Amino acid sequence: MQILEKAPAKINLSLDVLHKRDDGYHEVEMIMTTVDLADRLELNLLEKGTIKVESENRFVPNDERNLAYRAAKLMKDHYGVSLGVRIFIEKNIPVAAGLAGGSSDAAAVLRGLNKLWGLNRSLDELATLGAKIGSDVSFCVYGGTAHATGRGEKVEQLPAPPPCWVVLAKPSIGVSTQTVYQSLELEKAHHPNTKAMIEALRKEDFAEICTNVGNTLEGVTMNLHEEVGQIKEQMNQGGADAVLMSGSGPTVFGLVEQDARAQRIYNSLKGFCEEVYIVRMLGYREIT
Ligand SMILES: C[C@@](CO)(OP(=O)(O)O)[C@H](O)COP(=O)(O)OP(=O)(O)OC[C@H]1O[C@@H](n2ccc(N)nc2=O)[C@H](O)[C@@H]1O
Ligand SMILES: Nc1ncnc2c1ncn2[C@@H]1O[C@H](COP(=O)(O)OP(=O)(O)O)[C@@H](O)[C@H]1O
Repeated sequence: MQILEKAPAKINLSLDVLHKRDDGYHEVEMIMTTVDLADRLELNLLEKGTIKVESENRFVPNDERNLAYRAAKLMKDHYGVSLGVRIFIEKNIPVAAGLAGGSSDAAAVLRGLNKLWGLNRSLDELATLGAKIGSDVSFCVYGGTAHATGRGEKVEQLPAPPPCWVVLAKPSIGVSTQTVYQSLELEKAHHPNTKAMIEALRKEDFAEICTNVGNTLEGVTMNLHEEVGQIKEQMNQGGADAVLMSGSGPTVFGLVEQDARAQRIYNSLKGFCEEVYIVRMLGYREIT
């Protein structure tokens, strides 16, 4: 028996860091939405209890360090399952990019094994379980557009943003989320207006969404890697309606309403950056 799951990337339309918690994590408030750039996972049933993970991407570990492996192990232990699984990941989302590729793979494994192993658990239960793997996994279980709080694991659905192009550009550096959070100096940081972003989404007001994009972590990563600022500048010069770094970076996204302009920005970045994509927002939950 085989199950296929799609694991879309996310962008953070806004990301506010409120304070550092006693457990070492930061309390955050984020507006996240999925985009049409996705890994594809193939899950094959193994009668013996083994878990195997394969991917052809040299930056992705093929062992128990893979977040997809960790998701399968967690499901197996938590529900006492004796069956196993062989997971193949077709990796299309850039790695360590601020696009939650690993978290989305883990979430796809939770959803896929729920079917493959006949567990019949609710998405809410899978999302709660997923938080044990990483802060972004709960959001990735549902996809769509959401307001995420706590360390990111408390997820409330929001209306989808109005359709537009999303140009993604990742400079050829990987960024460690932990290093970025550790380097943040909260007293000097910029804080986006999350309330205004939620209001803009409710009103389906594209211009207001663009005005209110913001990310507390952007300044930190930009100080560590000047390429982030350079890409931002290029997207702004190309006339993107909004430009922001996603998550802890280093991927920068541009929201663009006009087709021709989006294509022009994409073409201009192609010469400058190895990994550039032009995608649509998914916005609504594909998973129910
Ligand atoms: C920054 C964000 C924004 O969406 O995404 P990415 O850039 O990773 O895509 C997330 O907060 C990342 O979530 P995720 O990648 O799941 O992080 P985790 O594995 O839970 O944590 C990695 C490390 O980041 C720090 N961390 C993470 C989340 C949080 N709210 N506070 C933190 O301080 C901790 O040091 C932790 O050890
Ligand atoms: N399935 C996976 N896909 C991508 N990266 C993974 C995966 N499993 C483990 N990793 C590790 O997790 C780290 C962060 O990956 P990723 O989720 O792509 O980035 P981000 O947290 O910035 O969105 C990478 O350094 C990678 O080695």
